[in-house]
Amino acid sequence: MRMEIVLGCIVCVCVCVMKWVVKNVNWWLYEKKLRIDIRHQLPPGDLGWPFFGNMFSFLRAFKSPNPESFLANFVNRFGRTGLYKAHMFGNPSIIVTSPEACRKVLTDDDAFQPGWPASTLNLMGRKSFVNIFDKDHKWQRKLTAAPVNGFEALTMYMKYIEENVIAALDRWAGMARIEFLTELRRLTFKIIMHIFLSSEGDSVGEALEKDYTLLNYGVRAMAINVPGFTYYNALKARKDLVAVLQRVVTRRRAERGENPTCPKKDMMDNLLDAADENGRRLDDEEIIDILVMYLNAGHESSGHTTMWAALFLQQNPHMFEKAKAEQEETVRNRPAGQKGLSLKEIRKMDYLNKVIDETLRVVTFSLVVFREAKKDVYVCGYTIPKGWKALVWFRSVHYDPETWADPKKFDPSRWDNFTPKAGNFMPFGSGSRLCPGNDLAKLEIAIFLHYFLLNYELERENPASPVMYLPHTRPKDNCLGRIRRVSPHT
Ligand code: HEM
Repeated sequence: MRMEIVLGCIVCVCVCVMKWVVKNVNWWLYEKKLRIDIRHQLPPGDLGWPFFGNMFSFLRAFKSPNPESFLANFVNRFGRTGLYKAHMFGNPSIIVTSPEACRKVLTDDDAFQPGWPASTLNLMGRKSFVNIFDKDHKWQRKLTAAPVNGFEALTMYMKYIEENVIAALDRWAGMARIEFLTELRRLTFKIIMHIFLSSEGDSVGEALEKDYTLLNYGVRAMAINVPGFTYYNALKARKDLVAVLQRVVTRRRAERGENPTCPKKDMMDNLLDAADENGRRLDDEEIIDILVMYLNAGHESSGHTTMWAALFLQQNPHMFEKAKAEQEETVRNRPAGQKGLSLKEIRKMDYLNKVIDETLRVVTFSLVVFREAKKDVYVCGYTIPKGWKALVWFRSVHYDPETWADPKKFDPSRWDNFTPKAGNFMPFGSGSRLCPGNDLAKLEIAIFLHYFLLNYELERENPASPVMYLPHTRPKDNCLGRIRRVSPHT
């Protein structure tokens, strides 16, 4: 009997020692290497388990109904310090949660550069914006951002967006049931395809659209490149996308080679002809990676956000009625002879713009973005060591109870006479990487809501369908239901 007790004690001590050793592997690997003064200035936190780091607790929280529990765990253990050390997506990281620290990281290009995990680079492309810096980034951004934003560009795309929204709603109303989110993603994909590859036929669009769904699921998955895993399927989808886009680039180069003066039809032609101040041109890989990234960024985000805006309104009848009344008034005040919406009208829609901002806040489509410290940087009382990742956690900024009372509640009226301080509302990021599609996205959402509110209603099949948070916030059933026409076209 005494022997058994002694053995039991030895096993217990061994297990405790083993656990202690395993829990400290990441400390030995990453923290011990740092200069002692830097080590003492690290924020509080926990580097988690070897190899997996804190990914199990991240995935557990984001696969539960309460994703906030992931950061709440840090706050409960270490206090509301705004920065926490962790080991995420394969790297030693500092999770940055306070608005002030997030803004500092995003706007200090001398100290930080993009630091996306290798899995994201593999999916988006090593020559896409997620992995280019400084002069190259500035040049390629200038080339691509102006044609998707600004008054002139938006006016040019407005008609196309409007026609397609009207046609899509009309078609859905004739269908017994639809996955509202899936259809909206198709619609926003058609729009971004029009901007980048308008002269390609629908078949190219359809081939690409299916692969994008798979690609996107891989973005926040564990990077396990084994058949059957999400990341493996996403990599395969990228290969297919690249093959389709390579065929397009090769054909267009040949066409433009034969006839160099033929007019540019879309962004692809702009990219093929572009040269920087030294005459450098983009190679095939650069053009393909720009397209892979833009076509992805340019439809998933607006598709999801549009669905949530419509859904939040549908779930709150008094808000729906208020938003609808504003749209009816817009139509009533329209000058005789004007057909369809104008940008001026959209800018005047006070309530609708609050609905859109509130949706962007509550949904926070980009929950986190990744940077890497180029040197040891002092941020809000702590040091982020050179080479470590800084994870700018937008979700915590948009759910900070000090700025947003009852933060989980969808409440457009919180925007009445309220302008958040810089850094407290950043759905499109900040600094040199600010989303170039921000105005286009808001325009798409506003045009959709205008026609939806005036003429339609959404009837969900499973109103209690659980919400998934990865890769992006969505109802598990993709918002299955019916679009019902309630009045003729206006
Ligand atoms: C509701 C819609 C959208 C949301 C919430 C959103 C959000 C964001 C955020 C937060 C970033 C910053 C990433 C970072 O700091 O690393 C970003 C970057 C980017 N977005 Fe968007 N976006 C939206 C729509 C669009 C659209 C419609 C386009 C295409 C026209 C687009 C293209 C891009 C690109 C290319 C970047 C990378 C910019 C760079 O690295 O310089 N986005 N977006």
